[in-house]
Amino acid sequence: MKIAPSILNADYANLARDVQAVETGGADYLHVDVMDGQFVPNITFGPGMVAALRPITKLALDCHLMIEAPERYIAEFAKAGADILTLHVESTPHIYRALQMVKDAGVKAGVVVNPGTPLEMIKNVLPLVDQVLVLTVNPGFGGQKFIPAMLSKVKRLDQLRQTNDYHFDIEVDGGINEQTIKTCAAAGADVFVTGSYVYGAAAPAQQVQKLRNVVATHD
Ligand SMILES: O=C(CO)[C@H](O)[C@H](O)COP(=O)(O)O
Ligand SMILES: [Fe+2]
Repeated sequence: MKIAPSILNADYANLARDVQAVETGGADYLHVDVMDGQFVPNITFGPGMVAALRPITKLALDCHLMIEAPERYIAEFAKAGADILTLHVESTPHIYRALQMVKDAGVKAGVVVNPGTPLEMIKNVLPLVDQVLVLTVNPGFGGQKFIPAMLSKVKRLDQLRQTNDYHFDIEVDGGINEQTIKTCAAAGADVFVTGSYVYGAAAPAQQVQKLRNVVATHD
């Protein structure tokens, strides 16, 4: 299992401190939510943020691109030091080409589906990807409530990778806390993004440890 704290709800004026906290707590990835105000109604940050984070953390930078036509920025994010680039299937008519561009740039490629998008939409790219992100809230904002109906997508993806020659991790993102992480782990998820649960608390490092313990002790 991997824990991926999202900096979306961190204190931007003390970002280095907040990144250090989750690294100390044993996080595996740092999740970077890139939003353009078009694909989603919110605006966050771009490749400049990835470049700024790169020298201050050893954590893999897991970039969730919520932007229209993400192929325009793949080279820039790769150059900035992204380790994983996860693209929305809804954000481009050329998802196969875009994912190939990510791989050609030497970066791990992920594909993500909105809650309203069926898995059928990503069926043809499953052999290509290193990660499938099942969004468990509507994209755009932290602190929303987990949508339980998304668990069936996680289960189906887990079945598909067991019966085919697929090598992707299943990542869940949105509303992950001590309760919802258990149901996601039981459904087959491997990577858990967590924003407000970690950064909404006084001690982010302990929150990361708590989530890891919950999954480790859950049968
Ligand atoms: O992609 C996202 C929103 O679009 C965020 O990664 C996600 O919502 C994390 O925040 P929280 O754990 O507070 O739900
Ligand atoms: Fe995200």
